[in-house]
Amino acid sequence: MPSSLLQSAGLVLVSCASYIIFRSYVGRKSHLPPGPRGLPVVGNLYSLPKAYEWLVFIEMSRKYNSDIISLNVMGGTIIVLNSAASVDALLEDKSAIYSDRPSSTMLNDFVGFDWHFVFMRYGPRWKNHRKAFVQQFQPSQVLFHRPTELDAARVMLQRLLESPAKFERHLRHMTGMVILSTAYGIDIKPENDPYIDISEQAHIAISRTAKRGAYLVDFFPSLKYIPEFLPGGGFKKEAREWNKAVSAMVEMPYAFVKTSLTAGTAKSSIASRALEEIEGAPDAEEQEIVLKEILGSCYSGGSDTIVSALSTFILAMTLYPDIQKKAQAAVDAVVGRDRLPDFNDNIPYVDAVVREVLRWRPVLPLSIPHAVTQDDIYNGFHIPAGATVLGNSWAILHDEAIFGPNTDEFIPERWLTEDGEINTEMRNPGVAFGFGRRVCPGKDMAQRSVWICAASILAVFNINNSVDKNGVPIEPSGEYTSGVLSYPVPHKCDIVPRSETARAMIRSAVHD
Ligand code: HEM
Repeated sequence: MPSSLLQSAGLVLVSCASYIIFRSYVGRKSHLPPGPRGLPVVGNLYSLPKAYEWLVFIEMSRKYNSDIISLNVMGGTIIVLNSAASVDALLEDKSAIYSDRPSSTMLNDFVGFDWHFVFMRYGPRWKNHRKAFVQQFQPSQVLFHRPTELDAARVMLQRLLESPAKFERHLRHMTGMVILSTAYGIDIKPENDPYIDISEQAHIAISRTAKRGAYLVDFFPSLKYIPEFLPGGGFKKEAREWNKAVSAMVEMPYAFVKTSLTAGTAKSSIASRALEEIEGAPDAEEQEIVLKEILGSCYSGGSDTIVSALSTFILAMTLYPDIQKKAQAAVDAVVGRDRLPDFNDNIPYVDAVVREVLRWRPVLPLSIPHAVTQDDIYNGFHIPAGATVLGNSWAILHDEAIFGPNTDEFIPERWLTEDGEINTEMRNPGVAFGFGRRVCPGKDMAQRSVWICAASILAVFNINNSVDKNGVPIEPSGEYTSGVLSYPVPHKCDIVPRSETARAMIRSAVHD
């Protein structure tokens, strides 16, 4: 091996070791929130919870009798906020200093997600992207989005009628249709759509690389100089493979809009309308880059999250048949039995079901990690600048002092007054969408899509337990996957039309 290579590898190792020793020394001196004792140098690296971290963190809070706990991983501090009080005091009230993201060398620099503003560091570039995104999703734009959302819900009903056992695939198709059509004017294919396939591959890259502790290069960015063929450099090869899907995810649909605009075949979409406005502006080139990147972020941020929420809806309706009946009665009372629901229908019980879906099994139980940019103090505890800060949405959404008893049960009534209206005095399930300046900018669209799909399914289908060959009902386990994004473990259920009228309505509904 050439001596220059040996020298640079040695330099990297020495700088890593000094960094760890320095950080552990500084960490010991400050009065951090309580947490499990770590090993010298690596801290809690090997004792970080491997699964369902949100539940383990709640246990830690009980053990240390503190709503805020801390862990140390390779000298870096992780702060976990397990109560509404701590989240409100820091992530909401001090959002100006708690809105950064932890640096992620693997995800951003190697896998290539640096265009994704979910992962962008807080600063002018993020602000630019966020502003452009919010403009496209403000209330005045809703009228552009609703027809597609309604169409997609109705196509989903048709697909459920044709092949109910594949309901998860139909939910994915529905969200793909909403987002790709709204953002780019793309009509997706019924099966094997190339845009959806690419997004699925890119999301595998997120789930493998976004987890803190998965790659050493996230703790020691200087490891990025290790050549790929040396031990420890293998992450570069993995990243290169994922990078193809990640860059196709942002480039492919955008290229489609540009081509169809030139050909005069483009459908109205966020992209087509924005490109018309940008044309001729002195900074058109910069604006176009931002546009391309926010559309990619929308596509990536919106698809899996809505699929997870709707899968929870199907699971809850299977596990709680009495609630399903009440929800159907509420839909029938407003809509009747001879048409499908639309956005003008006011059905508070369905609103309550959607809130309960988001609360009962939050899609991102630990939200997305924030980072703090300045030293801070909370309840006498030191929070060091640069610490990763996790808001435990699950802990808040399951807090019985806020949401009433039996928070592990699916009870839509907790959201309603005695008159059956939404109780506006209750804290809403907003923490399911994150915190402060980084709160999900797609939350209105998400809630609308989940609402119209839930109301439409309730109007025309019964969701029952499947039965085995002896006719014995198979109750779903109710288990969830662990990870940044959590889904119900795939389960079986029978989705059957409520009547022949319902069947006929579904068949004739699309594009009516
Ligand atoms: C049920 C569906 C959804 C849930 C539960 C959800 C939840 C979240 C959460 C928890 C965050 C992190 C907030 C934080 O850091 O504090 C987030 C961020 C984000 N979401 Fe959503 N989301 C959903 C749907 C959508 C949709 C439909 C879109 C796009 C149209 C979208 C786009 C984004 C973007 C771009 C961010 C990054 C914001 C930033 O970093 O400034 N999300 N979402």
